[in-house]
Order: sequence, then C-alpha cells, then structure tokens
Amino acid sequence: MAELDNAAKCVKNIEQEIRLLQTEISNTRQGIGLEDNAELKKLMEENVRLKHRLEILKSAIAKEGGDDASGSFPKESIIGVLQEVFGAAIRKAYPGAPVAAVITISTSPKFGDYQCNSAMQIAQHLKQQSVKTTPREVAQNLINELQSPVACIEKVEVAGAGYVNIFLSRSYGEQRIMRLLKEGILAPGLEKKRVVVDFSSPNVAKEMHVGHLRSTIIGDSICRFLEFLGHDVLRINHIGDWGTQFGMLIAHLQDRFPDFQTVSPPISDLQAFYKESKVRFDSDETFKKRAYECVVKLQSGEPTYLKAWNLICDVSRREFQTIYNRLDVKLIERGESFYQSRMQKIVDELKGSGLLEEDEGRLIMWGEDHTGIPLTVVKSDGGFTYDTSDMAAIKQRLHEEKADWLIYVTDAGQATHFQTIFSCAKRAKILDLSKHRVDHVGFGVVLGEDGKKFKTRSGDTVKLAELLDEGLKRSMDKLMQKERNLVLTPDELQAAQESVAYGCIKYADLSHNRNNEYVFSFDKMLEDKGNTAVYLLYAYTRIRSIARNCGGDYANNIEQVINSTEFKIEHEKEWKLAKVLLRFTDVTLLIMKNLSLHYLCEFVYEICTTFSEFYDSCYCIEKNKQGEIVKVYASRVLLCEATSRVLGKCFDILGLKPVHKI
Ligand SMILES: NC(=[NH2+])NCCC[C@H](N)C(=O)O
Repeated sequence: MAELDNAAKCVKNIEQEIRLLQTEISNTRQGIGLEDNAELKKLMEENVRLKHRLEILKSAIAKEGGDDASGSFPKESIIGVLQEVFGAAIRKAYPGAPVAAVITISTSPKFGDYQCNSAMQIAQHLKQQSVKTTPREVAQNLINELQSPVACIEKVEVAGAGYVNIFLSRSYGEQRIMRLLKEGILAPGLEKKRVVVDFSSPNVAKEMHVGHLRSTIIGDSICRFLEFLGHDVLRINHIGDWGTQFGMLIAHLQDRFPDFQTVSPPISDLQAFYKESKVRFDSDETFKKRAYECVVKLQSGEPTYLKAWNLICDVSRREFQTIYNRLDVKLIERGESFYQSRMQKIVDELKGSGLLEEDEGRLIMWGEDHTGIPLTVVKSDGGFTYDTSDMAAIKQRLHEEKADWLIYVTDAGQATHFQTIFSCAKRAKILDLSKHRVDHVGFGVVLGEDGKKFKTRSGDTVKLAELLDEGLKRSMDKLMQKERNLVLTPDELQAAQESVAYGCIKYADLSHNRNNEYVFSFDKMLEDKGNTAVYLLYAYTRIRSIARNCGGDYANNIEQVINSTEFKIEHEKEWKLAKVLLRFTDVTLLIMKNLSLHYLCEFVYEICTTFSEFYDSCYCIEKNKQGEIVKVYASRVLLCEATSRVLGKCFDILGLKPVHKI
C-alpha cells in the first residue's frame, strides 16, 4: 500500500509538472517567454515522456485499485467486505490519511480469523504531521468508527502493536454455507472479458518436450479457471508450423518418398526424419540450396509444396493430438502459418509508420524505451521471424478477435521476447493498456531427480507419450500395492489408474510456484501423503462417500436434505472447516491477479487437512453395536457436502478427474 501511496503522490507531482509544461508550451506557441526553439522542443519531448510515465503510473494505480476500498468487489469476498468497512472507518476517523485498509488472514486462531494492519501506517502518517498518537490508539479509533453491526463480524479487538483482530460471525458462516449449497459454487461477479490464451504451442517436426507439457498443463488450467469465472476464452495452439526448417524437410521428403503425392509417407518418427534432413542440410551444399528453393516455393504457395508441408504437419498434428486427448485438453490449432498474409501487412504498416530501422540489412523495431533487444521484423534475406509472427498475432488477437486480454504461456526464457512484443505493440498503437490486459505467464525449467535437465537414463530427451505411459504404469503399481484390484472392478481400476496418473502429473506441476524450476519425480507425485493428487483424490472420494453411507435422502436426494435442514455450526472444528471453505472467492480473486494456480492447490490441500481434523473429532453418523445407523448429524453431513462441492470445483479448474471409487 505504501507503493500505491507513493505512486499516487508521483502522479500528482507529474500532473502538476505537466500542467506547468503545458502552460509554458502554450505560452511559447503564442511567442510568449521562450524564443528558443530548441528549448521548446526539449520541453515537448519531456512532456511526452512525462505523459507516458503518467499513463504507466495510472494503470499501476488502477491495478492496485482492486485492493483498496474504493473498488467494487464481489460480495462473496470476505477480504473485500472487510476492506470496505475498514476503509470507511479510516476515512471517517482519519479523513486526511492516504492509507487503504490492509486486510490479511490471521496467522494464528488466537489473533482471530482476519486482521486489519492499517493502524501502524496511519500512526506513521500522523507522526509525520506532528500529531502524537500510538498505533493502538488508532486501532481503537478505527473500531469505534466501524459501522455497526457488520454482518460478517462477530467481534473485533486491538492486539499487539496495533493490529485489529477480526472474528467472523458464525451465523454469517451458516448462511454462506447454506447459500453455497442452494445456489452452487458461484464465480465472483466480475466483468466478462474476451481472453485469448496461447499455450502448449509445440513445433512441427521437433519434439514436444516437457516444457510444452508444462505449458499445456498450466495453460489448460488457466483456461478452465477463466471459463469458470465466465470469461469468453479462446484457447490457441500457436504451433511452430512455418519457417525455414520446412525447406529441408520437404527436400528430404521428395528424396525419401518420391511418390508422397499419391501414397501417404509412412513417417512415424518425424523427429528422426527431421534429424536426417538436418544432417544432410549441414553437410551437403546442393541439398542446402535445394532446401532454400523449397522454402521459396512453399511460401509462394505452390500446390505440391503445400501438399508436402501439410503431410509433414499432419504427422505432428496426430502425435500432439494423442497427448491432448490423454490429458483431456482442448485447443484450437492456429499455427504461425495462419499469420502469413498478416505478417506482410504488419511489416508494411510498421514501415509506413516509420517504426522500423535498418540494421546490417535487417529491419528491426525497438520497444518504447529503446533499451534491451529490438525485434527483428525482417531478416536480411527478406524472410520473417518468430518476432514478425508474434507482431502479426498480437494485432490479429486484439483487433480481429477483439480480445480484451491476452495470455501467453511459455517458459520463462521467453519473457524478454514477450515484453518486447508488448512494448512494440504499444508503440505501434496496436496495444492500449487502458483497454487491454496482457500477461506473459512464464514457468521454470523441468529438472530430473538428479537436479539436472530432465532426460532419460540414456541421456535422450523424454518423449511425452512415453512419459505418460510410465505414469500409467506407476499409478497401476501403486493401486496394486494397495490391493485395490481386489475391491474395484476392472473398469473402475482402469478409471482410477488414469485419474491418478494424469492427475499426479498435472497436479505436481500446478502445485509448485510456476516461476521456479521444478523437479519431475514420479515417486514424489505418487506419494499418498502431503500435497499430492493421490492424497487429494482419496480424500475427495472418501468425503463423497459419507452422504452415500447415510442412506435415505442423504444418499438419493441431498437437495431435499438441504432444503429441509436448519444448518448449524456448533463444534469448533466444524467452524474451522466452514471458514476455510468461505475463502474460495478470495483465492480466485488472487489468482485473477497473478495467474498462479499453486494458490488453488494450497487451498485444496488446506481444505482436505482441515476436513480430516473435523472428521476425526466430529461424528457424522452414530451406529449401534449391530452396525445400524441410529443417528445422522444432518448439519455435519451438509458440511461434508459443501466441502466436496468446493473441492470438486477446484478439481475441475485444476483438470483433475476424481473417480467414484478408488
Ligand atoms: N505466440 C507465441 N510465441 N507462442 C508460444 C510459441 C512457443 C514456441 N513454439 C516454442 O516452442 O517455444
């Protein structure tokens, strides 16, 4: 918040400076004051620079605005509600203090459920104004100014150095859980956006490697998340299906399968085919020359060359698709080739606006601040590059698709590339940050258990299909170890095997902070303790079975139970679990900001561990000695139902597929 504060001050100063500069400029225009043209030019340049800075600061403030009390927030957001009521109290008690309500989750139950940490900052501000006070006094004054009663608050108290501890009200909790059961897990009501998510995006004829697997898993989950929020999501697979490598592939295809036009070439291992052609390309000058001619013919659209290109792309496409089917990931293929005509257009436009510079025969474009690495928009041989296709793509997505928000999911190594694309797109007036949001969602490299780059034992790169097979095998071993084959039918066993295998691979990836490197370990991901998919899938299935085991309406008509039960929270562990469930909206709002799904994984893990505490201390059913049910605690069963519904929604977002029996 101090940052926000400073930014606000900065904007004020800059605005003042701009006003001064504007007066000077208008004076100068009328010939008043400044006779020196160079000075005028300098000032105008300064003005442009400051305006730009102002724009950046304003958008930073707008972004931060989500945190302060002035913004609108979904009413399901407890942090949002508390920010609003404490924000109002601050404005009442200390009208001049530029301090927003900072609300966090309390670190220990003895400090309440949430806390407001603004009193220290306000006291600091007052001290600077020579007003004598203490943070504790400020905290008390904030409490005095709270509009009473606030529905979600049971009590507040001053603690420690000047914190306000906030205790949630149980009856509020009961109402919220009941609403969740009656209305379903609703997404917070946010403005609906059109979002293009660019993810997976492997390259034709080259291997689809673990980096692409990460992009596929993270990208799919981000799409699922945004779809849950009600956004209109376009899932784009920006396949590398264009470029000079096709010259050598086509030339090699012509030699190896001269009748490729009539008989489909039996290339099952396109990577090997690629390697062969590369060897020839690097060692044989005539082949190299022919490869270049093939590129030219392909790019000019000659039918036989297009046919050869299509054949090659098809082989890759089929391979990629089996991976997507196995992981249940849906995407629209729109590779680099899609932008062919648009690349020529964007180059002409950028040239026309004078944004391209010549550099040793290439045409380059700098971003807004002229630092770092420029884009190479046209190579010295006239060809286009990865940069050119991304400039064409960003324009297509913003202007033709009318997207409000663009997301690119790639390894962190491409962060600079995308920052430069964004910066150049702003310079070219394609991207307007006051209307559009753009995110590069980067992720760290995948390492093997030895801490080195992920490879097979023999040092080869791991084929994704083989990796998934290995996952299936290990998951079955695990199920057999637990003798699940004695309990489950063959179909159930297979469903469990797939759920565990793919669930583990996805969850292990998503549960780590995506910015860090991540160690791929089947042993770790298949553990049934700790924050793993196995633990969660078992927990979920167990929770789902509780209502079923109660029989009657609990098993067959839970809606009837929901509508006829007066839901009560009594036991301390029930209350603890309910409070965790109610954090769902705030977790989604956090992920909206940083697109980091490990927060959702931490949340589901916390739900399951808290559930387990609850289940250990609270009976849901009582049975007599004969094992017959003598009593069902309806509210507790409903709490189980609410837990399973929240978990189920989170699993949907994470792409986990729970099974009925495991
Ligand atoms: N618009 C994009 N550049 N999307 C990402 C493409 C990723 C690229 N094909 C790669 O394998 O690294």
